[in-house]
Amino acid sequence: MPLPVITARGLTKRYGSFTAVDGIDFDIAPGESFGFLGPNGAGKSTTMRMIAATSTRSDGELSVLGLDTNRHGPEIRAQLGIVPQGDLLDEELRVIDNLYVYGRYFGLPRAYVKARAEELLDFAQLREKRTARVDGLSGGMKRRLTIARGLINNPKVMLLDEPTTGLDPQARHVLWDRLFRLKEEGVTLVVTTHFMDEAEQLCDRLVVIDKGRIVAEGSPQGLIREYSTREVLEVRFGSARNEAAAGRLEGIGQRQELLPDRVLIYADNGEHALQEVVERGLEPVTSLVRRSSLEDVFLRLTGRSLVE
Ligand SMILES: Nc1ncnc2c1ncn2[C@@H]1O[C@H](COP(=O)(O)OP(=O)(O)OP(=O)(O)O)[C@@H](O)[C@H]1O
Repeated sequence: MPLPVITARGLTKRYGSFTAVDGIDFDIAPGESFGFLGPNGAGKSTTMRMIAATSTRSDGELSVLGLDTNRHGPEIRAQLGIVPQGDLLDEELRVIDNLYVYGRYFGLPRAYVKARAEELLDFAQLREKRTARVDGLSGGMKRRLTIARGLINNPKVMLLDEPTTGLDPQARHVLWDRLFRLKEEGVTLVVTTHFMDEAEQLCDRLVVIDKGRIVAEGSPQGLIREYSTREVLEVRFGSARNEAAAGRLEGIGQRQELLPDRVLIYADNGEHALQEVVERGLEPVTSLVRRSSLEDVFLRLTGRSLVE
């Protein structure tokens, strides 16, 4: 196994008496696409800020590219690409100038920045918007520009905090496609998200994080195999009848979850489970069989949903 690019042991962040990140361990390998999946407030952004060396840890160890984050902040940041949760672009400047300004901020040579900015315009599919002001761009375009800006120093490791939050489905797919390209080029991606589909799309490996602690680790498919069944049957009986109906489903499938608006039945064969439901004389208003997802893994591990 090649040396990890990021290693954390007992990584902890306290704000006063509140512990936001509670002694987590992880290793991220070069070229890997690694995710932190968890709900709002789980401690994902705090972890990212410590990796980016913009926040000091309270305890434990953290090294990025072989350097201690508490002692080598500037050297680490010079080698990382950082895409924060908000875009933080210069809204009144033109697209191309946002790239120039950021490159100069890094102290990169002018000629290098000029050439790199042109490459990145193409990468971000913003060639036609080259001289447009940022405040007129769509959300998806701004996000792509933020990613392009983060790539100005040609980093080997890219940190992306909630990369597609707030974007519509089409813009998310365009963005994922750009991130796949970076991955193909060998860039290590470190992604936080509370979207299970994003984690399934982007991550080779991820940790599920809740209340500052890692509750599971693995590949998306591996986690689903370990913590869920192949399929899930979702049945709705109407809000007044869900609970009563759920009480009569015992023994169907391996496990059941009662949610406010539906009952989830975990079974390897969802259609068989549905037959059993019907054979018991229960008539769902709607029924749906789907594959298990990371949302099911999270529900199983924490008893809660990823997106509240
Ligand atoms: N500067 C701070 N001072 C005090 N508490 C903080 C500070 N920053 C974060 N927290 C708290 O730490 C916890 C973890 O926050 P964090 O932003 O890391 O979560 P998150 O998983 O990234 O969620 P989100 O997606 O909402 O950012 C939250 O309860 C938050 O209120």
